[in-house]
Amino acid sequence: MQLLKTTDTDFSTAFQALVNNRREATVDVSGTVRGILADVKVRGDAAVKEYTTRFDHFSPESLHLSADFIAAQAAKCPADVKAALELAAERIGSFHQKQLPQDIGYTDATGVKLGLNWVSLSQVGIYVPGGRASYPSSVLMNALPAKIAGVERIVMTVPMPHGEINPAVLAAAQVAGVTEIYSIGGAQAVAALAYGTETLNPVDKVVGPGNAYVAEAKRQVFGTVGIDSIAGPSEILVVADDQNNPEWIAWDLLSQAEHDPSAQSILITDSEVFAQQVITAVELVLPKLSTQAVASASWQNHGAVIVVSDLAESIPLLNQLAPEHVELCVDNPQLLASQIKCAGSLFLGRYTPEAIGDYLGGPNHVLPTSRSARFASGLSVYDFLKRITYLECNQAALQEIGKAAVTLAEAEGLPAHAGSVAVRLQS
Ligand SMILES: NC(=O)C1=CN([C@@H]2O[C@H](COP(=O)(O)OP(=O)(O)OC[C@H]3O[C@@H](n4cnc5c(N)ncnc54)[C@H](O)[C@@H]3O)[C@@H](O)[C@H]2O)C=CC1
Ligand SMILES: N[C@@H](Cc1c[nH]c[nH+]1)C(=O)O
Ligand SMILES: [Zn+2]
Repeated sequence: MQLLKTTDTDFSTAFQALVNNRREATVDVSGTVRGILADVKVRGDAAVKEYTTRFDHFSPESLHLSADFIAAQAAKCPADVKAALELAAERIGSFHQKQLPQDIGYTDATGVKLGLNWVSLSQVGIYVPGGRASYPSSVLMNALPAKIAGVERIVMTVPMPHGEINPAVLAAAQVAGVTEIYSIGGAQAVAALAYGTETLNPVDKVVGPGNAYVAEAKRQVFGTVGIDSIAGPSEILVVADDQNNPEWIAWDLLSQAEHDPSAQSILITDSEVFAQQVITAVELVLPKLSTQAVASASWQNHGAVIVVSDLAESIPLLNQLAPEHVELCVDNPQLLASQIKCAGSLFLGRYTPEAIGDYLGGPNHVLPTSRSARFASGLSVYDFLKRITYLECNQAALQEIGKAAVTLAEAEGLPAHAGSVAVRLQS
């Protein structure tokens, strides 16, 4: 963990190093991932099975989960977990339902009909992480927007370390209506979805969160398939004044640190005393966690506490870091929120711990990391839709606008373009 103060003379250099830290979290594994992708592309299932044995310590006969297996495992999900999944699905579903956009269509003054239609993707792959923890919540976050958009084929991949799966993951698949599931993780899962194998027909887009291997694999298959965003190791940035309980903030920072040793937790505060109180609280909370080893590694290597003179100073720093999650633990969070341009999702006020958004707030928890929130957004219904535009001219409308098209085609030196319009103007 680094303690930085904006009043320090070397602050700019130290802050820049913190910004660069995120890029390294994904770039490091690019060579390994390139090798796995190439191997799966050529050798299909045989390669996928070998990587599954190597990384997940599991050697299944078939990577496809049968309907009987899914039903038997899902039935083991405790009733209270199933009820919580159903509440989560309802809340996530209604937030995403509201995102469905309207088509555009009109006739302009020249008589040209023009418009834009939204159409759903036909087949998508959803990656559900499962290396260290298991993520039934990610099943809902991935699948519900796809369902709402109208995607016909949803293919889910999830690693099963040592051949085991949390029943809640398959119960969540049932709640979301996902039936085509493969026990594959990491870069080999992304490769199987993008290139296809003997048992898995390829999809058109791969979405979902995962560790650095998954995030890098998605980046490398982009172009062969679409992807949502780089949704890699989790990040949280908390902006807090000294009116907060330091222990609450410590739990918030550790809630993301416990995901991955590459996760990042940052506190920005205007009080040096409060900063020290939170650092102490983190050390007190850490031993209480079953995830202590991971959370501790993340906090030690990627954690930071930044002391500013005024919380307004946090905005340019935050926009440069472009973190996945931002908590604004202040009295008037809207004031700061209105100035934030680069973040995956915002959690406003002292009573909105980020973990509420992880499970059932409603907005999606699949969010851009590694500073990709500068140009990307969290998963939504829009990720499962495309736009197709159209034009329809009648003879009179073409007469009205066609001559200018001929002029522009000639200006570009493209005579066939000009001719295709001109022949219709003469008729
Ligand atoms: N940005 C977002 O929206 C979200 C991100 N996450 C992130 O998802 C991640 C989950 O990570 P995990 O628990 O690890 O599960 P995971 O499913 O992402 O990764 C497990 C897979 O990683 C691969 N792997 C592990 N070590 C490897 C190695 N040395 N070489 C090649 N491949 C290797 C294996 O194939 C294994 O199946 C965390 O980083 C978490 O922060 C989770 C939810 C949301
Ligand atoms: N916090 C995770 C999502 C999550 C799922 N379960 C717990 N947390 C993220 O990076 O978005
Ligand atoms: Zn989380």
